[in-house]
Amino acid sequence: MAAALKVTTNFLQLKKPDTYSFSRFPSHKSNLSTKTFAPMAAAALTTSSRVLGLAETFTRLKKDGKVAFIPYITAGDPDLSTTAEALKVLDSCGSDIIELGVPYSDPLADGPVIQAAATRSLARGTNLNAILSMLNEVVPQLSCPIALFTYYNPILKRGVEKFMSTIKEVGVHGLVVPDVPLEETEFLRKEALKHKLELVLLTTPTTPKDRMKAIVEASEGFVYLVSAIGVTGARVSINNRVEALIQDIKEATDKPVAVGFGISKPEHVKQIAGWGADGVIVGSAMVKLLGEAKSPEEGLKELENFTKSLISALP
Ligand SMILES: O=P(O)(O)OC[C@@H](O)[C@@H](O)c1c[nH]c2ccccc12
Repeated sequence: MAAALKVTTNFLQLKKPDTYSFSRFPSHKSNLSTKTFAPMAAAALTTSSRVLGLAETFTRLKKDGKVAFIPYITAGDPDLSTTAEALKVLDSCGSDIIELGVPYSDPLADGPVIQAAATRSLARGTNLNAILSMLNEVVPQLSCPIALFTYYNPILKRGVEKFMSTIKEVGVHGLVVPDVPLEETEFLRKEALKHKLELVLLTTPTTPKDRMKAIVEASEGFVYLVSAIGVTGARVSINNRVEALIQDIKEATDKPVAVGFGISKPEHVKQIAGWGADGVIVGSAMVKLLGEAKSPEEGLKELENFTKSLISALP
């Protein structure tokens, strides 16, 4: 996690040009290269049926004394059709926000489970256009917002402005970029705000307090508290220090705090909710079920059962 900690606190220097493959996704036979997506028919929705954004979701949950359940899955693993189904399963199980990862060739802050998922997905030819095409179809069927999760290079490759406008067009609400360099955070944040996207920033157990305050000040939607030193991956237990870290952040801001890294059991969910977190984020444990199942159908079934077991542990 040393590298990832740098990613979150000191931000690594940008990597070499991305080797991200843009081959067409087989089951989306559309001309994706310069495709612009028909803006969502959101205008036709009344405010009451409009999908809330990230911050709005937390406000609604807080009113009801609830904690947000936020799963992460890697797009295109085992394939994009299964990702589309998984988004619907996670939504119907009661997820409050879904983090959807764009697979990347150099996922610095990820542990073996998510790295393997990204490798499988890229090997199938998943690319950003195919993911966006899938989202363009699926987002209107969801009742919870999507936060797109990507490393910085895929954004640079497309151009920040184009990237932001395109993901907004398909109905994405939030963005998480764990390796955006410190000196470029402000620029990325401005572009996100311009497109009414909520750029979520991350703080870690080793982020100096003054730096944490700057991060929570700039973060939109919610503050992502990385609970553990090291890369993503299910842990046996959650560091007790997280309780104090949550309190430190809550002294610095009224913004909601969601905790991620290592969460993989109902007791973890209960513990973190009990420490005052506004949300819990679960990634690797979800990705493992989906990507390593004998069949997509089996993976989706296990994902549903696992998600229900975690959500039932929330207050
Ligand atoms: O996988 P875990 O340990 O449950 O942690 C959530 C994590 O997967 C998700 O939020 C995420 C995926 N890749 C990341 C890279 C950095 C920070 C966070 C992430």
